[in-house]
Amino acid sequence: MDAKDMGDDLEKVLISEDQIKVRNQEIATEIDADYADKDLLLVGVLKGAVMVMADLSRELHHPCAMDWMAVSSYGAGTTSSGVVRILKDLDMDIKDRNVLIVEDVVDSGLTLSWLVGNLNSRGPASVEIYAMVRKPLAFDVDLKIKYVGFDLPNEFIVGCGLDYAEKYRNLPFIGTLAPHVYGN
Ligand SMILES: O=P(O)(O)OC[C@H]1O[C@H](OP(=O)(O)OP(=O)(O)O)[C@H](O)[C@@H]1O
Ligand code: HPA
Ligand SMILES: [Mg+2]
Repeated sequence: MDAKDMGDDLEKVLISEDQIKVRNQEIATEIDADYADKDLLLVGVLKGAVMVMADLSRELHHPCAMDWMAVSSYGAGTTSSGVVRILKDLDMDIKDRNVLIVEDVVDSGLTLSWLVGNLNSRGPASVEIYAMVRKPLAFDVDLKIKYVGFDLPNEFIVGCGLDYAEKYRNLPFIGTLAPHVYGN
């Protein structure tokens, strides 16, 4: 899927496919250096992180293992409540492993705050975060994000794993949707 398949549903492209590729290469270089003498386990948060995991991991030269978690934030409305339920747990034991959580977006930061606490309770050697996109609210929570792809303003985005009503994850860029898509 690409911009030409979107008719007038696309409002604007914020980050192009090329920009995403270059940024992933830059961050992969940092990760390769930081984990040069360590084992590395990438933990992707389903479903948003699927594309980011595929893109980032293929830019790494360091061998790494991958595992997946699915979590659900629930509460009133569309914002994360910070109360998180595990829908699918990791297959692997992360005790003494160096874990790098891979996420598409940190918005309120509540999902990741909970996840970092949960993974830290399992006795890993380290837990760090790569987020493709960070939004401004993430600064309001006590969350250290070691690798950030892009800082974007507080508007709803789709593409590269990010969905609206489960659609648009397969756009190769990050963009915004026209108001009519939301029924406005
Ligand atoms: O920082 P927060 O406000 O907690 O929001 C970020 C989380 O919300 C989205 O996932 P979602 O639960 O919508 O599921 P998905 O990955 O399957 O789209 C996104 O992929 C992050 O995991
Ligand atoms: O901007 C967003 N887009 C898609 N999913 C999201 N989950 C939190 N923020 C977003
Ligand atoms: Mg997600």
